[in-house]
Amino acid sequence: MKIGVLALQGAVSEHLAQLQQCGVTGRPVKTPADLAGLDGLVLPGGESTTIRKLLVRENLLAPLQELVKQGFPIFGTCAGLVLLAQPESLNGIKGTMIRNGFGRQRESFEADINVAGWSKPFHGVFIRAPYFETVGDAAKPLATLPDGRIVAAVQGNILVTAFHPELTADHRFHQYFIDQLVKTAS
Ligand SMILES: NC(=O)CC[C@H](N)C(=O)O
Repeated sequence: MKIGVLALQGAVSEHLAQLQQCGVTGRPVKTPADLAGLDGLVLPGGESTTIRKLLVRENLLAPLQELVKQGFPIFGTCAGLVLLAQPESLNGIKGTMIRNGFGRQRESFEADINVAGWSKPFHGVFIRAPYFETVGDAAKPLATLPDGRIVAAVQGNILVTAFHPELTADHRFHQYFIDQLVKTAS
């Protein structure tokens, strides 16, 4: 199994390390040719407007839009969630998404969050994070803050978290992506 990590900006090596923890070799993706032979793709955090510009410049936006249409497994964290939720970007998950949704005072914070079906909470690291107010009928919220903001969700083969699992030692989200999305798709 090969999983790519979009390597235009953001915490690329941390995602590669998490995949390694799951026993999977990751490959940095910088060009359309790097997508060949992959079974799944991770979109790291960073700044979604910058990543989008780089995707256009590197001729990666159209190939990624095509992969989304084909139901290819993609896991987006933070800015990756933003790109997957924007209809004009990757259009991979429907919902009302609020960018930088926690405002200035809570630009960055950490919170233990409960994930549907998991016995132990997951430590969420939020950095200028987005959230979903609501998700579409085809999407399923996986984690919701006590105030109702949706911070992890899945729609078909698209998994998104508003927080950064790659910045913790806990690789359960990467494992979930591999077991529930990548393995069932390939
Ligand atoms: N840590 C992050 O990925 C921040 C995301 C950023 N605020 C955006 O909207 O793109």
